[in-house]
Amino acid sequence: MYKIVFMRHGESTWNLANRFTGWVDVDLTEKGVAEARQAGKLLKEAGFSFDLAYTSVLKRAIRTLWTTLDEMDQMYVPVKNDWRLNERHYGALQGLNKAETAAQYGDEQVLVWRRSYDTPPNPLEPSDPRASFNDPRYAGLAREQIPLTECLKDTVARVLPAWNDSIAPAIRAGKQIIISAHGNSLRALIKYLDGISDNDIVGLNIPNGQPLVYELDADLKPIKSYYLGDQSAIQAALAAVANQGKSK
Ligand SMILES: O=C(O)[C@@H](CO)OP(=O)(O)O
Repeated sequence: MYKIVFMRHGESTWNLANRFTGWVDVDLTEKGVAEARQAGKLLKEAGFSFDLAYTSVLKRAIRTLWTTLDEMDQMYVPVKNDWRLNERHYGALQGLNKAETAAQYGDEQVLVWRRSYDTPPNPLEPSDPRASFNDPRYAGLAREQIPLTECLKDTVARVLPAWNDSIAPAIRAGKQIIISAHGNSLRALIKYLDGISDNDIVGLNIPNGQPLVYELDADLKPIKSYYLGDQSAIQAALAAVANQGKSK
């Protein structure tokens, strides 16, 4: 049996401001840092010890990982930063307030943009300064690999190669792994691992900064999964994420 830990980053400044974030590189709030520390405490108490860590190239996930590993006194753990674990690109919605967008376009439309499998928000214009073409962290990528918007299906299409080429072989080699990533890049991975349908994925939300343990069989199929920590607080946090896209 293998075990892997997934974690969404702690609260970011744009989670607090309730703005669509995507590939915008915002930092953690103080609460987000505290969530990452608490995650480290829980993981330490549960006896976790890691050989390898994965994260995205966005600082909210990177700092969450550093803070969690620091709390565990495991900052020596090698870290692989992989752009394919980035948050789903939110296109032209990036920067807009979610509740205001729902007031303007309706809760249903915002739910489609946030959670549907295959409807992307409108793309950024290629000439938009928010496009990532000139960002040095993506310098090794072909232009067509750099999104201007994504639906979850697009995110699955880039996250799965990271799982298949890099993460899954490391698990099979016996590495104890933690992945610090984002709400929608983790939804993409969980959809694949748990075989969740395109319709049912709409109802899956991931709370900030809570370690999610997956136990996997020899074929890397999930045996069970569970969040560490206070289960009622986790349920409340899940409902809060779902409600962020409502006008009231
Ligand atoms: O804004 C974002 O990039 C994501 C994650 O914070 O939000 P949502 O939960 O609306 O997909």
